[in-house]
Amino acid sequence: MKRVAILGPSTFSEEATRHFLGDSFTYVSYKLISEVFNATASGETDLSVIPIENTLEGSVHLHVDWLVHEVDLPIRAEWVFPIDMNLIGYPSPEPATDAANPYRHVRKVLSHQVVPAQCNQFMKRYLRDAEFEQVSSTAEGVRIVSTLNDPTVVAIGTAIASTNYGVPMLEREIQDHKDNMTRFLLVGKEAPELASSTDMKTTILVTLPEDYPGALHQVLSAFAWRRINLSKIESKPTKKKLGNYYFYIDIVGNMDSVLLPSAIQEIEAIGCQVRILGCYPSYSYNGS
Ligand SMILES: O=C(O)C(=O)Cc1ccccc1
Repeated sequence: MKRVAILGPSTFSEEATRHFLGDSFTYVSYKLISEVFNATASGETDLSVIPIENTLEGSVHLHVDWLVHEVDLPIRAEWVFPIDMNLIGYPSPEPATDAANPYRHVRKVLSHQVVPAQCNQFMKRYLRDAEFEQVSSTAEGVRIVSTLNDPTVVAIGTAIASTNYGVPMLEREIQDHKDNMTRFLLVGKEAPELASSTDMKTTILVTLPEDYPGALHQVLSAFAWRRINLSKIESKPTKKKLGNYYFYIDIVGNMDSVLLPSAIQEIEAIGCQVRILGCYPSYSYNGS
């Protein structure tokens, strides 16, 4: 069985991956996202799962940076999964001092860095005086809370982490929007066997030539006149020189088609550097 590295255990990554890949893979949990990437880069695992983007927060920049700068692992699949955030901790033994806010006593909230933006309204209303402390995963926050037995320290994480670490669920679904979706990427040196999908995507990185006015316009028009749909374009610093950017572009379509390779050739002809991060099936959540 192929081995898949995930941030875990008991994380949103694990929930989302089990839903999409099922039991035909062996899951190996790592505490840090750098370890998740390195596991596959070093050959310890065949594939890695990376949370890459969220409805409310946008791209997880740290993870995009790793994918682009630190490893050479092609994207093999993507899927979108709904994320329900839960408040997890020990209830206060004291009666609440503020009838309108049962969490007034909370001093510290532990979770993954992408979580506060997804629970902004709840946190503003109930946890305004609490300090947020970033930990390596939502499950790590719940684990730490389980070791403290202190009602003033809570975590935001998965229902399964609450069960597995034996820390009570205080409040379910505290995310701002019911449709809080996260996009996950599966990366690895070899393409795994997956269910076929009618939706294919290609992700490329484009670096523009410095002395070519209107280069971005030319890049976009190479796609536009061929009626190739782009689902995302984001500029990111090259990290080599201040003010130098590359573009991270998600394209709807497959490299097998004639149109896409010819668009890429046209972009290269004006002096752009193009790196293909992957051409892969895209799966959307069907609610089951
Ligand atoms: O920490 C986790 O549970 C993760 O898998 C990362 C994450 C955090 C929040 C939303 C989606 C993924």
